[in-house]
Amino acid sequence: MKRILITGFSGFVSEYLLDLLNDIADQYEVIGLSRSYNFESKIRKNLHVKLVKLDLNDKEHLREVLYLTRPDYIFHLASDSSVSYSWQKPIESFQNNTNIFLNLIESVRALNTECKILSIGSSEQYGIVDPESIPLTEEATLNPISPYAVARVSQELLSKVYNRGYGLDIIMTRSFNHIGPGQKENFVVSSFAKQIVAYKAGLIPNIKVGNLDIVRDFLDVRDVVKAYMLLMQNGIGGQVYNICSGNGYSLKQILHMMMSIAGIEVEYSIDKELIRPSDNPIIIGSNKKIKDELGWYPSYSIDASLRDILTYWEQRLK
Ligand SMILES: Nc1nc2c(ncn2[C@@H]2O[C@H](COP(=O)(O)OP(=O)(O)O[C@H]3O[C@H](CO)[C@@H](O)[C@H](O)[C@@H]3O)[C@@H](O)[C@H]2O)c(=O)[nH]1
Repeated sequence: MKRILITGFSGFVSEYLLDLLNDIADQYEVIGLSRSYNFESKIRKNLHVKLVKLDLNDKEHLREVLYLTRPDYIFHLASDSSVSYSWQKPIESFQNNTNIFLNLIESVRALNTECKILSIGSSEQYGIVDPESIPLTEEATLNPISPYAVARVSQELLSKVYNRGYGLDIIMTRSFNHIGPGQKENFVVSSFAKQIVAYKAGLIPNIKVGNLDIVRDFLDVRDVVKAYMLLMQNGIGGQVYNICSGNGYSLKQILHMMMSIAGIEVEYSIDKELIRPSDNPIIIGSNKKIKDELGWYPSYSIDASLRDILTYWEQRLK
């Protein structure tokens, strides 16, 4: 029986990781860490889950929990994941991305705990890219352009330092935009879906959007967690893996696909508040490395994901 510790336990991704673990529950025991007490939805039928309320900024508490639980695997999902928030609160973004990660790996090092750590990074690390380098492989130059992205690059560099310097078994991801039912509405696809459903129900007169020319590589969260599990089981420490679909869509295309699924034409207007000080016009990844090395492949089409997200909001707004 392996012990799995999950940080960011009350978040969106953890929900789906737990579903996946629940299907293979006899092999795992889970320790979930979260700042909040939003734990009710985290109970799974087959899975033995222990919950700990903890702020990863609290080094002493973190070290104590690691000492007591001695996990085999750590899925480090905790993050202040909003790029837009990082422009408003850059210090907090660093604190709750880079610093909490450093607290974690420093505790693992100090306790000499034998464990495998999955360090989640972001496609934002690539920043403004040369169009010729698309689809982006893991070798592409990193040119981060938001405080959040710099915090994630720092996290990755620290992972490499602790891997090389202290032999910590850390696998790194650069995860591209996730989508799926239950994602917070401050992310673009969830925001569009919620508004389309509300518009259709006559609750709002039009929908607000940001820059629709932006192109992103969206991947369903259910495919994301499948990749995370494979990486934990078979990934190589010190290596970085893109987690992406390999397909790019402009936000205008996404909006139109959603309108077509919902069977409605929606009036939309640009909200200046949703435009960022700077933004990467296009990010599309190559998933060749994880496919070739681990046999991962995405199962959800963009259409299937968008349908499920619209259905989720239809049920929520009933
Ligand atoms: N949120 C939002 N974004 C919009 C909108 N219209 C256009 N956008 C653009 O849509 C893109 C995606 O924005 P988000 O969904 O807010 O996500 P993100 O900033 O890319 O960050 C997410 O993905 C990263 C991976 O690329 C993650 O690392 C990060 O934590 C987060 O999950 C951005 O370029 C943003 O400017 C809108 O109405 N709302």
